[in-house]
Amino acid sequence: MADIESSFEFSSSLTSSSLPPPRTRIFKIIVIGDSGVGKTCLTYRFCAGKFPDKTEATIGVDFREKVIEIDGEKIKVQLWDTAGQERFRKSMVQHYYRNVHAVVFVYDVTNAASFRSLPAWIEECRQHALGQEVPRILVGNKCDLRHAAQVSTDVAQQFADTHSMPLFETSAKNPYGNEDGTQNNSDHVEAIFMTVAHKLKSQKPLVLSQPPCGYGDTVTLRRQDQEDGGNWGCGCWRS
Ligand SMILES: Nc1nc2c(ncn2[C@@H]2O[C@H](COP(=O)(O)OP(=O)(O)OP(=O)(O)O)[C@@H](O)[C@H]2O)c(=O)[nH]1
Ligand SMILES: [Mg+2]
Repeated sequence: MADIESSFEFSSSLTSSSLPPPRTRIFKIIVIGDSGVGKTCLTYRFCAGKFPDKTEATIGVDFREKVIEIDGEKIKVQLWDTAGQERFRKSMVQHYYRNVHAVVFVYDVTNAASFRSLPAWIEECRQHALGQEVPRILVGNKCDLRHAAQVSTDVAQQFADTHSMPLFETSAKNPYGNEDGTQNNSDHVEAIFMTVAHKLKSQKPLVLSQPPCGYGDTVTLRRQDQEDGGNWGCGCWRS
């Protein structure tokens, strides 16, 4: 199984520092969709800046993180690259949806079945009580294979509009060109995730505070509003 524990260790190690409390905001963004649509490649492209040499079906979840700067503030984007295959995800599903800040739905523009699966992925979010306040975006991947496209932009846009999501079409492999050398005008992967981060930043999201509110070495995430006297609950990252 992918190492969910290492993420917790990472969080925990932050507490052992004697430095003043970090104020880094962390955004948890889950990336979901059918197996093979390119979730691993997209998250890798954003965090490592390139297309991976080789991928295998994700088992459970893989974490990728990137620190970005928006308006002078450093923000940690934590991408949860989930497994598309049912057998590799079933024991993990409840972890995916805990304390999620945004959801990225991915389909493969060359695979109509992956587009037809989207309502099922949306339903899974609903079943895990994901509120409407959690931003969602729709990403059509593999635009470098435009000649093999099975899902038109029009149809995808209609679906996105129906579900109040912005649509991005992109390629994790080749953001600017098609295999035949022509341009594909797709959105750049980096720009897509930055757009999500901008949206989250403007929503007063969770902040990492230290020490946490009475949980020993627990790292606790609190809403910015809480410190402003708001009524948000205290969501613990680890207990
Ligand atoms: N041409 C092209 N191939 C891509 C692109 N993105 C991913 N692929 C290929 O699609 C296959 C599946 O990619 P993954 O990123 O492993 O797919 P996944 O959604 O993570 O699959 P699961 O982990 O099983 O859920 C791999 O062979 C990738 O090389 C893309 O933008 N263009
Ligand atoms: Mg994967």
